[in-house]
Amino acid sequence: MVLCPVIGKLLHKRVVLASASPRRQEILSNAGLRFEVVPSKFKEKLDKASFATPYGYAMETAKQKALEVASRMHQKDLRTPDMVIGADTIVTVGGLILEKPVDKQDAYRMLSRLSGKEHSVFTGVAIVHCSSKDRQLHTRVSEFYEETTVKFSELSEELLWEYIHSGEPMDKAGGYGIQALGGMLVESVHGDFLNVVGFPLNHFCKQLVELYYPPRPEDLRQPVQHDSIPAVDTFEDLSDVDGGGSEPAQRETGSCDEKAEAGVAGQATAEAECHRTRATLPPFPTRLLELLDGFKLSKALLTACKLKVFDWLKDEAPQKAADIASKVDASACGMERLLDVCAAMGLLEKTEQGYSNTETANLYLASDSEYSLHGFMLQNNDIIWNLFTHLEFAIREGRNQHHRVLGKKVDDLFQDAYYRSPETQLRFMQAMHGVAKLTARQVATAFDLSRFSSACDVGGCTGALARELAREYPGLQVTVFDLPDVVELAVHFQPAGPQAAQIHFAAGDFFRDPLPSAELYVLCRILHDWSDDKVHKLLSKVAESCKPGAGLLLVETLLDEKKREAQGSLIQSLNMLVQTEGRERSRGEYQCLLELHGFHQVQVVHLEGVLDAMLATRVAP
Ligand SMILES: Cc1cn([C@H]2C[C@H](O)[C@@H](COP(=O)(O)OP(=O)(O)OP(=O)(O)O)O2)c(=O)[nH]c1=O
Repeated sequence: MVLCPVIGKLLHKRVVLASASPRRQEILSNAGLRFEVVPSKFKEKLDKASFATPYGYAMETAKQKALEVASRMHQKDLRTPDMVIGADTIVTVGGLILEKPVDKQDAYRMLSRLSGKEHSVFTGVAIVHCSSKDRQLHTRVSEFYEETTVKFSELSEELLWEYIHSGEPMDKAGGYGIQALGGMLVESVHGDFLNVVGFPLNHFCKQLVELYYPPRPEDLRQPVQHDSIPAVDTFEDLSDVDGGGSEPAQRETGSCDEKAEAGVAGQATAEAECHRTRATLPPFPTRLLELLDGFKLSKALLTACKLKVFDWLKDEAPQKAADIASKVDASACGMERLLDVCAAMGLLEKTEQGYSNTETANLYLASDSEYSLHGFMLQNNDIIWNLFTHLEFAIREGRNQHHRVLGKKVDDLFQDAYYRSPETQLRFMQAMHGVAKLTARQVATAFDLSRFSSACDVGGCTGALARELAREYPGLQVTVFDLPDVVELAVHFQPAGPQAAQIHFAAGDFFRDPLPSAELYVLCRILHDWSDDKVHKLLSKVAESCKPGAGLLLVETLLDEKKREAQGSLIQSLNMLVQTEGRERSRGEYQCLLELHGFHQVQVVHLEGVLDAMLATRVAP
């Protein structure tokens, strides 16, 4: 539902949000605006001293962000966007402008400055209307700013550092996020809350009203109140007089209603007709078309990984498409299109000199990076992609599709499918290792596990989580329990280091063999692979191995109880259908399962990304 009809006017327009901020995207899509997201590459380095006011700086930065995107899209695309929205949020305290902290020390300096004081948050917004004539880009900019004052409580050193270590401050102006943990630091707020979060929605709507429904001449003769968004019926009145166009009114040249008043009766009738036609058109299905294109974007990313494009570009000077093409034995014309899509997705930078990796690509897509997801990408490209092509069968049959991909019966999911050859097994383990490394630290620190002296990571694969547990708890001995073939290869993933002495590998099948004894059992993304029967079997084995007081750390992605909201978890559950014998479950479902097997006092912590950690304690039977 679009509450603000002026937003409805933009439904047929190509609107672009020139921002990487997930908060801005959420605020605007919650308001019913349909838009594409193209993060701006404008470097936020304007000379602050040259601005008379902090909001002047924020508005200019917002404008430059939007103009950069407008001109990039105009050069690249055949279709120039109609409107580009840019925004910039800054915090000011004692005459200083605070932007995003560059590191933890910087965050510390910012937050200590804000402690116990009132400060201002300014968001500058630029709405750039674009048109193209004779291949030239024409822009008209409308800008505004909003100020909100926020008062912080006195912050103790301990609280400050705990907050900084949460990681939340790093991508936020002033080093805090009022909408999340940072809300705990705030004593009072005066003004628009969403302005602090990054986008002053209310002022934005008022601005659109001014642009699209300028006051009529007769209104100008009376005092006009523009400090409130007109109620819906007022909008309807207004839309009757603006000729129904979805272009913003051009004050310089006179708006449509002025022309109508000038007695151009025929034109008025034509415009009214045009208005009726437009009004009956359904909204342009931008989001739907984006969803449709989703698989093409995924495949472009996976193909670039498969061809090791990001390896060839890592730490190198920019290279031309033809150079990369010759290195990977590909056509220059095909490679150029692939690289352009990668650049549009924000994975590569494209300049006159050629293509180079973005930070994201260096960090996660190059195969030799510490936190590389290259193995996970290949697993998706070579295995999961093929399984998903049989999604229709998976839905009809209610089971995974390995038999269709492999052309034979699959009795044992791991032995017959994932580990059917040393090559597929290694790829699977590399995939799991990449994902586990990214999440292991959060899992290891989700709860205080210092009361346990031994842990068993059941199905712990390469030992990535065991390593983080050992690092976090130097007194903990961790056994990684997995299939013999896995244990054999796992040594290749274990770097030397002080934790090595705390980690042991034990080979066995967790459905058939006894589990190593431990005070804490860990099941990280294991239960979601299995049917309810097998989950019961495994949980009862774990319960039998536990003494009263022993712990069970369960890590899965939780569905919301009504299975409506957690899109990431819902898609994971579909993924489990296509790939495994299991499914994702809700917190309530896990709680029932755990209690049934004698585990109580269930605590849950949501981790960054889609995972959730649950810690439960075994009580005496
Ligand atoms: C103060 C505060 C800021 N913020 C965020 C809003 C902005 O995203 C960010 C300020 O940085 P910006 O430079 O305004 O925006 P950005 O870098 O996130 O995105 P882009 O430049 O691509 O548009 O801080 C919060 O999320 N919560 C808060 O409480």
